[in-house]
Amino acid sequence: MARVLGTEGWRLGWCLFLEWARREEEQAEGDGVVAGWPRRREKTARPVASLGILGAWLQPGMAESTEVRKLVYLVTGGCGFLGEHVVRMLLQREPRLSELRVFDLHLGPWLEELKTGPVQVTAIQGDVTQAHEVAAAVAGAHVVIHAAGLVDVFGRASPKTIHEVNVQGTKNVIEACVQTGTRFLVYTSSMEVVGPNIKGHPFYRGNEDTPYEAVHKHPYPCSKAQAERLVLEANGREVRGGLPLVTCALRPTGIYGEGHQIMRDFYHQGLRLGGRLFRAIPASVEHGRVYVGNVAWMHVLVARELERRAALVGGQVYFCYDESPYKSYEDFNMEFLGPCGLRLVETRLLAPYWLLMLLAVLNALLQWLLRPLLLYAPLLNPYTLAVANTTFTVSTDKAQRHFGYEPLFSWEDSRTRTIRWVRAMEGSAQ
Ligand SMILES: NC(=O)c1ccc[n+]([C@@H]2O[C@H](COP(=O)([O-])OP(=O)(O)OC[C@H]3O[C@@H](n4cnc5c(N)ncnc54)[C@H](O)[C@@H]3O)[C@@H](O)[C@H]2O)c1
Ligand SMILES: CC(C)CCC[C@@H](C)[C@H]1CC[C@H]2[C@@H]3[C@H](O)C=C4C[C@@H](O)CC[C@]4(C)[C@H]3CC[C@]12C
Repeated sequence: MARVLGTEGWRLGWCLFLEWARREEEQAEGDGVVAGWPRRREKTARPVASLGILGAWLQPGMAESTEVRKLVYLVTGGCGFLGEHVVRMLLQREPRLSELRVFDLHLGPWLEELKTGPVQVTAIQGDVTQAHEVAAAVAGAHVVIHAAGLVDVFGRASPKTIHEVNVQGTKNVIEACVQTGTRFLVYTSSMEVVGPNIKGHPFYRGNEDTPYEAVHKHPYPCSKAQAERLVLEANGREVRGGLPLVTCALRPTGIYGEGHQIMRDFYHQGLRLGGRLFRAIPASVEHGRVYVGNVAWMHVLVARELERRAALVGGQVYFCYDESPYKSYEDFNMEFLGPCGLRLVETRLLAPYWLLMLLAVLNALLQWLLRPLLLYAPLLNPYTLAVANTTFTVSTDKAQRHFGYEPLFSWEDSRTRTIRWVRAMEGSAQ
């Protein structure tokens, strides 16, 4: 804080803060809520005051004292690909954290190693479709980062299940915030809320205000669009204690980085094919990608700023972006798979688009026919082909303008980290 305010400013700020915290406590007596931050129920005999605006000035690394660790965060889907990065990023970069609740259907064993640090890490095995489980996890949390979701564009889950997890699960999270007095909710949405649309219209370096005909048929983008709308409409709702809920939605493009399952699949497929992958999508089709560490960082940053900049950030959507280059899906993957020994073979003559579409339709037909017997869910289907084959890239600075987001990892860092992870995978082609 001293770095920000200077010595005199620090004293003045601290006095103002103490007085402000005292008033907030008085005001909140009896309703279980302290100035927007619900009071922690456990451990503390007296109510814990929010660090509020002053707290938001604290810098990473300044929080060795437990004095400043007051906040409880909940990350739903905290054991998923993105969720794990959000969890680790919060522990590294949110100095005000006292407890981090990690809520997921399947808990990862890696959570154990996090339990020895200064922040209490609470693993909660639960299901977002179960309202009572969500409410129990949310109660007493100051901030919820809702990243749990069923990411399925391959037909593995039924449309009903996708809807239950992504839409009903999000409703449960919102209602839990309202009922328990949690004021700050960040939702992990998706670029798919916008597009690519079923007409294959390109979205070329667009931003949050770029007009685009968003038409969805597939259950996954439909569910993400509905859930995002619910989250944004909930902004301003009164939560328990009488204060307004502040929400926002982040829309990552295709996320890549350590732990990315589809990258793993492509890598292993390449190994099976003798170190080769065959180009299916023209190099001219640009597909937006963003490094997982930067997506996690944007979540941490916006969560931190939701209170301070509630009027500006509340109810807003932000694309997740960084310095990753604009390339086709396959050329981009080769940035990592190439240095790990795979090569992309040009097959324009071997696999024209009509043939790919035929294969994709055949795959969909086979999936339908085999469903009573087994689950056949290859990467290629008419939907994934359409997504991969339609230019969709973003170019925006909205997150930078609204809450000071700058990518934490440069493209070189992101690339190096991802390559290191691919190389570490069993059976590296190197
Ligand atoms: N991967 C991407 O490229 C991408 C891009 C844009 C947005 N997103 C969004 O980011 C979020 C995280 O995606 P991801 O790629 O990390 O996926 P993921 O599947 O790795 O993670 C999702 C997590 O949610 C959990 N989960 C699923 N159903 C649940 C339920 N009923 N209750 C509790 N937890 C449940 C899963 O166990 C998993 O750990 C999702 O909301 C997704 O829509 C992902
Ligand atoms: C034509 C084939 C050879 C290649 C198939 C690639 C395909 C599996 C990839 C291409 C684009 C990928 C999607 C894209 O990166 C963005 C998202 C949004 C996110 O919310 C969920 C994941 C998803 C749909 C990616 C899934 C895999 C896709 C379709």
